[in-house]
Parts: sequence; structure tokens; C-alpha cells
Amino acid sequence: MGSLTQHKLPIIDFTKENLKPGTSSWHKASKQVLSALEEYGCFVAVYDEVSLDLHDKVFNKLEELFDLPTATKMQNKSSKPLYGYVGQIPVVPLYESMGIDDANTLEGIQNFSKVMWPNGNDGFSEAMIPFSKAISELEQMAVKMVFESYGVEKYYEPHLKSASYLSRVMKYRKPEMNESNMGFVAHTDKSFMSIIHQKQQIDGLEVKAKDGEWFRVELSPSSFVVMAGDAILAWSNNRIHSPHHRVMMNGDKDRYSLAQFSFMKGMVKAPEELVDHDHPLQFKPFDHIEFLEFYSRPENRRLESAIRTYCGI
Ligand SMILES: O=C(O)CCC(=O)C(=O)O
Ligand SMILES: [Fe+2]
Repeated sequence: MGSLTQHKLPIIDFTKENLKPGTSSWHKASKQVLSALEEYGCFVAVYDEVSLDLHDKVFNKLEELFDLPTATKMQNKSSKPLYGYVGQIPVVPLYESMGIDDANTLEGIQNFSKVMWPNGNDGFSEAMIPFSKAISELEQMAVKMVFESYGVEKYYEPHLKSASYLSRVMKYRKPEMNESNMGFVAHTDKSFMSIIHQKQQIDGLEVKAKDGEWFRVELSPSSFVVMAGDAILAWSNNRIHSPHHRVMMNGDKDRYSLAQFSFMKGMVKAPEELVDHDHPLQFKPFDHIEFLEFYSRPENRRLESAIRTYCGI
């Protein structure tokens, strides 16, 4: 059945020039951010800190990366659960991805790059570092707005200190004839927040609205999806929505995208200001990486809400 509501993600201007903390435009954007995250769990940010030239450099490098032999790509490993190479999985045959831990730091990018290109590839770091830094700043602005809007900005600096960023770079090959166009199955992110970007003109991301309708997200090279993960849902004591989303391929081109996830070192807990008689505590405090470890077990991968099963009250 078709829907009467035509869903479309709110588009919010994050052009830095227009968005200095404390200004009226900051407050206006904060209101839009909060209402988008509570209603859809995500929004599109228009953000000019990534130029078209940088966008092109990043995706040229990602194409070069995915052209490496599978055996090399499989060397992308981590001691953390779900941080390494994912690919060659029968249920998602179009999908392949790698994880870059501490992606907003020179060390993080170089540790990854050294494994992929033992003889060096300076162009990779030169593209990825400014890109990852810019999008971690976008995430930080959105998180700061959320903390301020809920009146708990005093927790923002400690929060920032314990955040780290995992970049997952992705390739979805185009489906062959008679192959399903499903790029990646419906899921919620396990992060605190995610920033998603894609190579221009190749859409594929779909989001499920609260009424159950799936709708497609259209992105320009200067736009980024800012999406709430399960951790901010629990932190906000169930105020912020963590949306189901999936990737469906259409057209005849491979799709490249990148999702940068923030993860907290240590415990995530709802601020006491967000818990009262009308809003009783809904999630026990939890360790973010232990939650990821729980989710990484095969028997927990298809739960409707892993966070509720893990620490819901
Ligand atoms: O490729 C995309 O647009 C989204 C990827 C995604 O949802 C994820 O990596 O969690
Ligand atoms: Fe996701």
C-alpha cells in the first residue's frame, strides 16, 4: 500500500559561517536538529567544510582501496568487535567494507593505510584526514546542540573527551542480472551518532519512518546524513529515535559510501536531568564496546532492538 505521507528528511544548514555557537542561527538549527532526531532519528546536513575537490579525492582513493586484492583487504582487523573487514557474505553479496579506527587522527589513518599499502600511499592520508576531521566536527556540533537543547550541556565536554570515531568505508557493487538489489539489510546503528556520506549521484540509503514507510534519501556532494545510533537513544532516555535503515541499489553503477560512527570509551548513561516521574529510566548504564560485543554474536544480529534486549529496563 502506498502512503499518504510523503516522507522527506529535514535539511538543516550547517554551513559553518552561518553557525557560530550562541547565535540565533545556532539556536534555530538546534531546534530543527532536536525535532528531526526525535521524529526521524536523522536529518540531512548541508555542510561546506568538505569541498567538491576533497569529496572527489576521498572517493577516488576509496575506489583504489576496494580495487586491492581481497586477501589484502581482509588484513583490516581489529581487537574491537565489528571494526574490521566485512565482505563475501552470502546474505549481502553486493556489500564490502573496511573499518578505520580513530579515523579523525593521523595515527588512525596511517595505521590503516600501512596495512593496505605497505609501500605507502600518501594520497590516501592526505584525502582522508581532512575529510574525517571535518565530519567529526559536524558530529560534534550536532551532539553539542542536543546536549544544550536538553539543558545538559555541562556533560558535553566530558562526553567529547571519551568519544572516538570509527570510519567504515563501503562499496556496493551493482547487482548482476536476476540478483537482488538489496545492498545492506535493515538495521539500526550501534553508535552514539553516525555521519553518512556517499559518492555523488549514487543514492541508495533508505530510512524507515515511525509509521513504517520506507523512503529514499537523496544527497548532494555537500550533504551528509546525521543519524542517531542506539547509544544516543539510550542516553536520551528514549527521546531520540534510532531509525532502521537499509541500502537498496538502483541503476547500473557501483556505489561507494562512508559512515563515521562515534563510540564512547566506557559507560553510557542517561543524565539524571532526563529522568523523572514522567520519564522513568528506560535503559541501564552500559559499556559501549561491551554492547558492540553483545551485538556481534550471531544470535543477536537480528534482534528488533539490540539495545533494549541488552540493557532495557
Ligand atoms: O551506505 C550507506 O549509505 C549506509 C551504510 C550504513 O547504514 C552503515 O554502515 O551502518
Ligand atoms: Fe547503518
